[in-house]
Amino acid sequence: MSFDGVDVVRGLSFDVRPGEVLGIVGESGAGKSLTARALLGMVPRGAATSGTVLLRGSADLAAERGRRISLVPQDALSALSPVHPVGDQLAAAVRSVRRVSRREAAARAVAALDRVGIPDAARRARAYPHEYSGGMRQRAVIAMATVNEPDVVVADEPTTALDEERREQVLRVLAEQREAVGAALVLVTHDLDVVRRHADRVLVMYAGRAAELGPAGQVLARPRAPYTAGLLASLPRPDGPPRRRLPALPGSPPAPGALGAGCAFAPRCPLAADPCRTREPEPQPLDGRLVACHRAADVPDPIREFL
Ligand SMILES: Nc1ncnc2c1ncn2[C@@H]1O[C@H](COP(=O)(O)OP(=O)(O)OP(=O)(O)O)[C@@H](O)[C@H]1O
Repeated sequence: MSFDGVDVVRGLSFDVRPGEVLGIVGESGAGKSLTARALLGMVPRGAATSGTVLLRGSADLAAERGRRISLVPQDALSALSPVHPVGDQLAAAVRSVRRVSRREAAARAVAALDRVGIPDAARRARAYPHEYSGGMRQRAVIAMATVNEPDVVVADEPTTALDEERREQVLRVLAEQREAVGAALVLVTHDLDVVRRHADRVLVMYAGRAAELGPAGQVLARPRAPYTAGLLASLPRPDGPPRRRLPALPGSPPAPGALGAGCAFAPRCPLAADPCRTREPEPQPLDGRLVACHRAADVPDPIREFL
């Protein structure tokens, strides 16, 4: 995907398997949201794209949206209409894919709200989004995204707008609903702990590309891309003070358009050597995953040595 000739997501290729949870992680600006939206065929105005997204072999994503693939966005208000009761919106979503009576659709809407833990769902179904709390709204959006039992749910930082306690609740509800309908989940987050707890596989993105892609447990236990190792080494320790920056990774990601010929991470990478500055590494299989790094074999274990 590019804007005015500047690539913001590049050379990315991955699959999402039935029923799995794929975490997409990386710093702000890595291209996570654009990738998530591309999966749904939702391309921002002004973006030029190349490449293909296939959903069980079909490239007609617009036709599948809301039916076999759905979105839980960062901001629930953007997903809900302010002028219709929440239950009516869910019922309309049901009727957009199933030929059921209004009454049946309304009953399904209430059941869906009940499943995501909205108290007194029959009454709440008649309320408007602004009458819901932030956590309730996000749960209603999860109900909306799962009510038609899609194959894939894409959640783009679904808990950003919430406080710590609500975040946990909403992630739990999302995991439960995903499991109940048997959907795969693509979970965009900048939080490696969320990946650790929820994802089967993880795609680590840096500067619009894949740095590392593989089983979440293995990647987090023994990262092979220096960028993943640096992200992990930067995680706040439970007993330490909160951190705003990534102490193990000085500097910040390059601006799109400011990329040189070499690896985009080389200027921040303690392992960078000659080829890293001249040639961008392609993802290669290593240790049960794909890693885009010339020095992948030299990433120390344990990662503490990386600090
Ligand atoms: N509509 C747009 N026009 C131009 N550039 C854009 C547009 N949307 C995103 N970008 C740029 O594309 C890059 C990737 O954006 P994206 O939102 O996918 O990042 P992200 O990894 O999701 O970050 P965040 O965690 O901050 O949401 C960023 O550098 C961003 O500035």
